[in-house]
Amino acid sequence: MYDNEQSPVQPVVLVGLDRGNEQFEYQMIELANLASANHMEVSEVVTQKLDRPNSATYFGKGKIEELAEVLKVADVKMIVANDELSPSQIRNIEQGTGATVMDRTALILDIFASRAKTRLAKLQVQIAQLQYQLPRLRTSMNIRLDQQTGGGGGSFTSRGAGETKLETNRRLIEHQISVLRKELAEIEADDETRRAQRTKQNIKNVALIGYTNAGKSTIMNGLVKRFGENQDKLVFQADMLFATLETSVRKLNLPDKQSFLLSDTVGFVSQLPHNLVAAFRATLAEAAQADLLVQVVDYADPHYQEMMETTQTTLSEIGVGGIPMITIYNKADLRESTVYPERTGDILTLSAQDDASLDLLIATIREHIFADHVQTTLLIPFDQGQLVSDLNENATVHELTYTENGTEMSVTLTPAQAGRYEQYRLD
Ligand SMILES: Nc1nc2c(ncn2[C@@H]2O[C@H](COP(=O)(O)OP(=O)(O)OP(=O)(O)O)[C@@H](O)[C@H]2O)c(=O)[nH]1
Ligand SMILES: [Mg+2]
Repeated sequence: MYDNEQSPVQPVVLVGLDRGNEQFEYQMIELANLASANHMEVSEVVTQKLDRPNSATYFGKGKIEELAEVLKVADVKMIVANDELSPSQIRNIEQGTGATVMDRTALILDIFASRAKTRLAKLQVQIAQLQYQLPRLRTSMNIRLDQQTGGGGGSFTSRGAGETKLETNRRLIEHQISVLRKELAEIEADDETRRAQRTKQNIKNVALIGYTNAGKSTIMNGLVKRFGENQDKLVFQADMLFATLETSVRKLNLPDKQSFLLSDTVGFVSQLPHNLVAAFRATLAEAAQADLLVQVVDYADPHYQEMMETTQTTLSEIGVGGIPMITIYNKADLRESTVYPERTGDILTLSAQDDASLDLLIATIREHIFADHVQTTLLIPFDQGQLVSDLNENATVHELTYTENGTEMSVTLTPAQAGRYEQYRLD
């Protein structure tokens, strides 16, 4: 995992509680990946088997002393914890070790913040960050709110008589959250209008979903280059966690004039922070509007099964259910002796970088979303010439013959077209 931005690498010690959960080992690997995505280098990993976290110190007391020793020997000043910690747990570990503590939630928020490019993504991350800060404010903190986000600075400086600095800070943050939420609501309303327009067009929506870095954006770009209405409108793809933080929708026109909308969106990771899920609800919920989900899996990653479980959990957390799904075992080119492209029912093994693979994907998508299309033969009288040109432009015409009685056309129609042309059907 690498990142193009050149910034100093921070050495860290990872800590995690093993509560006998099957996914623990994978979560610690995931945590290490998240840390390296955030310019951190893992010096040591310290874990403890405990049924539940110590409410005051997360680890047991003896383990904190051991951790302090590990930090000292490795000369590391920062700890990254695998769980979301309470404010007092953070404070107590910091006091017990002399190092700074960042929990899993703060780490993910930091990565999202560094990746956010659009106004929408930036707003969503800022709201989640401020909400995370709110219960963690300390008396000693000097709050510096980002002037760009509005709400801070001059517009909010009043301080009630007797109000402590902590209360002032809390009010400042609450005020800023409400200002940001208002702006977010406006952008979301615009997006909702656009989505409603798309639905009205009666065109099918297909959404790429899955674990971060699985290859969703690469598949999107592969299909846009071949079938995109605008073939230059590519999305950002990169070997990094959370390369994509917004939803992009592209219209794909297939050679036989069928078309559909494809959307690419933010990837998943296990234990996505609640604040983040709430703030990104609109972006994540794009999948909820889809007619078909395409789950992209990094088949070259030894932990791909855990990643699929994470995807399932995240989908139910964001309320996406009951939508038909195709599963893609992607990056098959990186696996030894794996045959691709290959299809077994709704499971495809393929490589996003291979044309034959994209053909197989399109054929599979097509079967799903055009299943309600009607194959029929029409006889269009000669005095209805405009219907022939309408069909030539908007439907899939397989064969066209001129007969004594009119133009005979073998076609595939959408349900709406089938309704309109009912009276001309020969079968
Ligand atoms: N070899 C190989 N590399 C691939 C394939 N698909 C994607 N990649 C690479 O995997 C990395 C991640 O791809 P993206 O398309 O950005 O992944 P994503 O799922 O959109 O990731 P996020 O936006 O972070 O959630 C990039 O470096 C791609 O070039 C594949 O089939 N084969
Ligand atoms: Mg992406």
